[in-house]
Amino acid sequence: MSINVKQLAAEKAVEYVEDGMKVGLGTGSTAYWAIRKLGERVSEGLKITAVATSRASEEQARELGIPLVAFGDIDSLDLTIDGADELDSSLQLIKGGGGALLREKIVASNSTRMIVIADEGKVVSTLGKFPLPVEIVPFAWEWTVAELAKLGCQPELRRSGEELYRTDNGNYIADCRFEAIEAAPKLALTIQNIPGVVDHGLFIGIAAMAIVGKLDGSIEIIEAQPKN
Ligand SMILES: O=C(CO)[C@H](O)[C@H](O)COP(=O)(O)O
Repeated sequence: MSINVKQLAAEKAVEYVEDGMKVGLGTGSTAYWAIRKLGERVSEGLKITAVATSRASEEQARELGIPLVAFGDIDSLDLTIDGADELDSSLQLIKGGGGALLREKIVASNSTRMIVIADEGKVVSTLGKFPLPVEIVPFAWEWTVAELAKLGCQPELRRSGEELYRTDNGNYIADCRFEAIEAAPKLALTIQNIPGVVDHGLFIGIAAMAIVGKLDGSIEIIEAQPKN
């Protein structure tokens, strides 16, 4: 029987959830397993409130009876559990493959702790093989995409069938193929400064811990180094 490494990592992360916590629910096929496990624990009596990072996660949580609140109804969150498309040993992440990067970044940045859950294939020595998702406003998108291309990537506007993909916020996503991102913090600032960019999928200095599920059934924990 093959091991579901996403489930392995996700269920380990849910062990960090305690009674009374306000929990951020990530988005994607790994976060799905965390939300499922949380639902199970809620049905067994765990008392939490949660904020979802996408309509899909909100719907899943609602079906499982996880009490949801709007982000505006709370000051901050205790813990966010979310997946990633790539992560390195310094816990720099690429996120947004599922298109939810903006809400994910807002929720994770307002959490005391963010735990990333991933399978071992997501761990890389240098970020960038996975095209970096950048959320941009529809107005003047052609110009914004051209500005992104000047940074040395090949941006491609994400599609959903015949249509251009729209995020839950009504924006477009430009998937930017860099191949190798050597200085992620600098690139993050440069992209953020382009008018038309809403946010990007580089998460720098946000995650506190990664739980990585491995095919041999083991789990690797990567912890962020304390800041000086
Ligand atoms: O950032 C995300 C969604 O915007 C996801 O966390 C990321 O794409 C990983 O997804 P999956 O767990 O399905 O591989």
